[in-house]
Amino acid sequence: MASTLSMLATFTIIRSTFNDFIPKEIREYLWSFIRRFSSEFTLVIEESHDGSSNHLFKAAVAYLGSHVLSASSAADSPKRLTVGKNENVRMFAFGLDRHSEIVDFFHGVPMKWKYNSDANTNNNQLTSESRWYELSFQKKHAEMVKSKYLPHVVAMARKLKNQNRMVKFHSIRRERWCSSAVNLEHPMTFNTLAMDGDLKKDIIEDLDSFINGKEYYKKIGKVWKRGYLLYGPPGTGKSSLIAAMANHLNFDIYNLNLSAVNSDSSLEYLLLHVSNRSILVIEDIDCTVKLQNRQAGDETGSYPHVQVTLSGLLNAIDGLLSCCGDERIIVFTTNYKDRIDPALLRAGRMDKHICLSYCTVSTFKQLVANYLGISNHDLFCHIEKIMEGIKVSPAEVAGELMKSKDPKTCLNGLIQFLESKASEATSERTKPEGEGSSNPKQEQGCKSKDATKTDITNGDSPNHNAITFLAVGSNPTTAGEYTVEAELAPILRAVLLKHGDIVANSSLNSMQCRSSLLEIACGIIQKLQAVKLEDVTELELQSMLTSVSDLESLKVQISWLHKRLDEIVEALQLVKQSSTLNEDMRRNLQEIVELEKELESCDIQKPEQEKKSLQIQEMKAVTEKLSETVSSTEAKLSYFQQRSLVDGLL
Ligand SMILES: Nc1ncnc2c1ncn2[C@@H]1O[C@H](COP(=O)(O)OP(=O)(O)OP(=O)(O)O)[C@@H](O)[C@H]1O
Repeated sequence: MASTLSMLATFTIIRSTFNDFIPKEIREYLWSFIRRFSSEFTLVIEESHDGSSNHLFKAAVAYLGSHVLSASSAADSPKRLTVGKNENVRMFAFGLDRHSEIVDFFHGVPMKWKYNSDANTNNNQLTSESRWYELSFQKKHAEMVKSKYLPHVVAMARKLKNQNRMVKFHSIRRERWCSSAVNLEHPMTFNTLAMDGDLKKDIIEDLDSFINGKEYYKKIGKVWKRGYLLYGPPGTGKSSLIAAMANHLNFDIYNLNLSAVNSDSSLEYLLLHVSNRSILVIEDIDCTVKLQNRQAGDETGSYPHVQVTLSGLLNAIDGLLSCCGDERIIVFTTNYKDRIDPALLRAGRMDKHICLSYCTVSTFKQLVANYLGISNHDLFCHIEKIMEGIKVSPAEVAGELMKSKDPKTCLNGLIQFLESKASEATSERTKPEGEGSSNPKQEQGCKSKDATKTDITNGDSPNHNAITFLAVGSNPTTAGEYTVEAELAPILRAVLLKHGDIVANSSLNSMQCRSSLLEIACGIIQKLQAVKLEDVTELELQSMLTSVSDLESLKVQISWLHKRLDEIVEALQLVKQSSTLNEDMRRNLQEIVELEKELESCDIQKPEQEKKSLQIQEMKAVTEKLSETVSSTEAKLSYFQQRSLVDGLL
């Protein structure tokens, strides 16, 4: 490679001397003469091609721009570069200056690029400028250039362009995307987002596998899109997570405020005008009445202006409309997951449900490291102790940590804040029933409903909103109090006794979060207890399976519940199968009767008679087989039809 470079350097010096002394016309004649005997081949890449702008020229600009600086130490490197920056990109853009050259090595093969431009004039007035690149290489590499090098230039240019572009934030005005999107200069990244380690890693891996999954999605025939539901109390980082996602992927954000959209057709228009490589965000999805949980009967009519319907949104998410784009992410956020219609939550629409909850010890430490730059302090122990007993959002902690640059002052301020929250919580608890929380929204964790903590241990009193349990896990370090709603208390007790402390190894550390996980599990069991096999819908089952998978991803030991849900799914399929089998059997029997009648009639010939009897025999054999399958299917089904769906689980 070094000898090739020095040859090229010598060549460049000779050529510039040659250029200085020989007139242009003679030079051109000599070059064309020399070229006839040369093994070099040149491709000309002009700025416009076939009357429109040349995609390859643009790719060359970006590709070479990223190479010129790094190649500038080479002997033959150009001595003049252009540089610039516009507001839509993050970094300076370098480029070759007019008539300069650069050599790029591709698999060891030198590819020589030269940039040219010519002014077009009319009556001595500059009218336009023609610009083009010349790409020269040995003739023998022509096929490789065509099939590998040029596609490589285009792919790299696309990658560089995506990395370098500013993330934009699009919002709605008069039911259309604003024509002037603003640059999203949100500093939140996955490094600064405080979140339990495993969950953060899991989200990043999920995003990366989505982004690298083009071929996979194509192979399985699925639209290249992914849905995330972010749920949890206010100030727990839902918007921050969206910003971190956008910065990680370099995707634009389209903030779809549904209350500013008056019809399904406007929604359709908006979705058709969302660009690829973008995140479509629908915040507070539960606040749109028509999208609320139909099963929970939430349609209170308190949002009369909202015109977007559930079916309009479902169609937008996974109907044909969703095929008009690629590499799209849809994010819903809510403070109240249980208010959302299950139809919106099923896998395929919302592929991943992410619970963002109150501060745990781990998130608190990350926030302190980010805000104060320390990883330990004498006051940590005290703070962690108070935090165990109260619900405090990362936003609240962050607010306290911003009050001073001195760690001790800040942490003392935080202690005061936490203590006042703890005493507020105590007085809330001792308030007479009915007065409730002053701010019910703040009381919500990743739970289905509000829960107020009580001091009862292992008790079960219907007069209290929630019950506290001692964990009965075998691992003594996990012993502590779990708090769940009173109506779930008997279920939780039964679960803990039968399966042990199923959250003992959970990746969430605080008792609050673990209680929330237990509450989700118990909520599912409660629903299963209340329904019969024939009443349970596939949608409900899918929503339960998604929640159970979420729990498993947080290392809750709940495979027994997952197995039961799988069995119920199978049983539901059997129900369908059994009705189809019965129908097939009925049709067969009817056909046999008709065939037998035809056989008895005297006006058919002998060969026809033989054919019909053979047919009847075959049909009888098939019907017999069908009848055996029906009996075994019904036997399997009767297990669930005669028992509760959670039989044997508790
Ligand atoms: N997990 C977190 N890591 C780091 N900072 C956080 C986190 N959660 C919240 N914050 C801080 O709190 C502020 C508010 O958080 P954010 O808006 O992301 O919460 P949210 O869950 O979207 O709230 P809401 O439900 O009210 O919209 C953020 O700007 C950020 O500074």
